[in-house]
Amino acid sequence: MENGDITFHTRKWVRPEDLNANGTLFGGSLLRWIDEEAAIYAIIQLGNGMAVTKYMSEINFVSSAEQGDLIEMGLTATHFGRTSLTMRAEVRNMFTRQSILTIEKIVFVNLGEDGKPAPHGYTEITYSRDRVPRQHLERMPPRQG
Ligand SMILES: CC(=O)SCCNC(=O)CCNC(=O)[C@H](O)C(C)(C)COP(=O)(O)OP(=O)(O)OC[C@H]1O[C@@H](n2cnc3c(N)ncnc32)[C@H](O)[C@@H]1OP(=O)(O)O
Repeated sequence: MENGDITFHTRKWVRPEDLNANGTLFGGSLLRWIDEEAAIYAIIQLGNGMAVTKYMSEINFVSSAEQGDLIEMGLTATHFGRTSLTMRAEVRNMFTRQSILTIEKIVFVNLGEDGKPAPHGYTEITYSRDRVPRQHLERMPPRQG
C-alpha cells in the first residue's frame, strides 16, 4: 500500500494559550497535537497501544494560524513495514483549506511486550475499528446481530 488519501479527523480551536509571542499559533503546540494524532492513528492501524514515534522528517510550517481559527489535522499511512508504519501528515485551515503544516514522513514502530520492535503483520490501511488493542478488547460492547 502506498500513498492513501489523507483523512482529516481532529479539529482544534486555536486558543490564547496556543499562541507564540507574535500572536500566531505556537509551533510547539502544533507538533504536540500532531504527535498525539499520529500515535492514535498508529494504534488504530497496528492494533497495539505500544507504538512509539521513531522518526519525523522535515516539518514545513507553510502558513500560520491565528487565535480563533479552526484547524483540522490529517494523516494517512504511506507505507507498512515489518515493524514500522510510515505516515504523512497535514494540518490545514478548516474553512479556507489553506495548508498550515506538512510532514512528509512520520515513522512509528510497533513494540512487543518486551519493548522491542515486533512485526505487526499489516500491509493495508483499515478504515474501521477492527484492529482493537488487547487492553481495550474486554471493554468492547457485544457485537449486534
Ligand atoms: C507517541 C510517543 O510520543 S512515543 C515517545 C517517543 N519515542 C520513543 O521514546 C522511542 C525511542 N526509541 C526506541 O525505543 C527505539 O529506537 C525503537 C525501539 C523504537 C526502535 O529501535 P531500533 O533499534 O531502531 O529498531 P530497528 O532497527 O529494528 O528498526 C525498527 C523499525 O524502525 C525503522 N527505523 C529505524 N530507524 C529509522 C529511521 N531513522 N527512519 C525511519 N525508519 C527507521 C526500521 O526500518 C524498522 O522498520 P521495519 O521493521 O518496518 O523495516
